[in-house]
Amino acid sequence: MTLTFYKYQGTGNDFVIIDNRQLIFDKNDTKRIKHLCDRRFGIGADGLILLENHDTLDFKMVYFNADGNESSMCGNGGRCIVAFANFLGLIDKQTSFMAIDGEHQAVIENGIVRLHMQDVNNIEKHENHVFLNTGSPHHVELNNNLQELNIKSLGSKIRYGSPYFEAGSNVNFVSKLSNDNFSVRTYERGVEDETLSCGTGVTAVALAMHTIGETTTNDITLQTPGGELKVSFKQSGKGYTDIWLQGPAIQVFKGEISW
Ligand SMILES: N[C@@H](CCC[C@H](N)C(=O)O)C(=O)O
Repeated sequence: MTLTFYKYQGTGNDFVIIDNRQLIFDKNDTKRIKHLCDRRFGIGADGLILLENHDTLDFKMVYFNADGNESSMCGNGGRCIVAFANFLGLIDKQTSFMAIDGEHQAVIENGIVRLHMQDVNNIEKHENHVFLNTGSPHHVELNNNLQELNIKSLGSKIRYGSPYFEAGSNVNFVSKLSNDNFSVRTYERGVEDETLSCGTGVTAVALAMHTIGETTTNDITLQTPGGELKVSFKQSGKGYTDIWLQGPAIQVFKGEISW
């Protein structure tokens, strides 16, 4: 059997994307998903995404981490699947689609995708970090020595440590460049390593920096090792609404897998 796949990247966060509207792909085959994401024995990616039909919206996104397990929301993956839906001719410039955390709106123009994220109401401020869920759980901590950090080692200690343990959290290290510009490196749960960028991660960083007073603006630029993303939002009481994540989403190649 052969299966056509597409490879996409959004600021270096890369994904295998499969058109599963005919339900040809076995979602329970964790071993196969892990194998396809393997950078030496498979195609190589931070995650795998299925595009499926939805009853009332344009399509449904099903996201798996590179470890083969279905996971919570992926912001960069969400932007990439919008570019894929546009490539397939399923959508024009605007779309509404379903993901694991609910309905998302998005706009695509000249390869740039703006993705509407869910409202965030619960932000935990701790002594040295902030914890919040932007569709996926994120631990955010400031560090002025970003370039020197061993993200895999430090991130893994936090991800598996108290209070996260096995369920885990993604971990973001942040350095302030100016009031509206921050540099971010992220350790991703389910990849269990640093990725070049994380969409829900930079969203969490923008909201966390606003919450702790490190920025006064609601339109923030985030520098990741894979490129630049923008996050805008409105403050509403102790939470945030009208949250948008913006950046490039690019098709890298198309291929066929046989098994
Ligand atoms: N790369 C993602 C986040 C994907 C989910 C994450 N690894 C988790 O399991 O929480 C993004 O761009 O948001």
